Amino acid sequence: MTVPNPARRTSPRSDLTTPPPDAAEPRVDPKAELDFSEIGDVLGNACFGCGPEVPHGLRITRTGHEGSTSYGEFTVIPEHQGAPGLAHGGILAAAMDEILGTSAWLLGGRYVTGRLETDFVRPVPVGSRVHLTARCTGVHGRKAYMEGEGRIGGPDGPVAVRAAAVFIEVPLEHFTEER
Ligand SMILES: CCCCCCCC(=O)SCCNC(=O)CCNC(=O)[C@H](O)C(C)(C)COP(=O)(O)OP(=O)(O)OC[C@H]1O[C@@H](n2cnc3c(N)ncnc32)[C@H](O)[C@@H]1OP(=O)(O)O
Repeated sequence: MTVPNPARRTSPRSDLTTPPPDAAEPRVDPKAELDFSEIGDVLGNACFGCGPEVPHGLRITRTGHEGSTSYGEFTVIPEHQGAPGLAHGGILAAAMDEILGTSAWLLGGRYVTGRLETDFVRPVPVGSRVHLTARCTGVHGRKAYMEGEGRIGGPDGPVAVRAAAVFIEVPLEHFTEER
């Protein structure tokens, strides 16, 4: 199996996902924190990322958080394949979107992904348990800057994917208006 070259420069962060110097420190909203273990119920459990019964979904479980840093896990199943025996990159990006969105949730607003950047560091075999971590690195107006990684096999396992993102705070109408 391919192993990453340690000398290779990988950074998922562009200028667009780097908080500006005057960004505020993230502050966790106690009300969002109270809902943390029930986010799926609050959102209706139909989510491809975390719905517990969505066919072939990621079924990510949120295992905890410390401040705006959140943790989750999922298992790569055969339906998540791209190349034979390996997770599709889009699946890994979706998993990162979900855990980054979980950290954005903890800030208390309604956030959607505006930009998502990913580095695919090593292939992820089907059957792997992927451990996800995400955190907020700053808030500027409606923008929350996020970053995180996915590791194979355990919280200290090898990094398989890294991501950085900007989430944008939106009004409730974003979800309710007819299109
Ligand atoms: C717990 C739940 C977990 C769920 C995890 C899953 C999360 C998701 O996948 S959400 C679904 C995917 N995302 C979407 O569907 C969003 C679709 N896009 C949109 O609706 C709009 O483009 C939206 C809301 C992001 C921005 O539009 P709008 O509200 O008009 O904001 P706009 O005025 O353009 O931008 C606001 C600020 O954000 C910045 N911004 C907007 N888009 C981007 C972007 N792609 N990259 C960087 N910055 C951006 C703008 O530059 C602007 O910055 P500033 O305030 O400094 O001028």
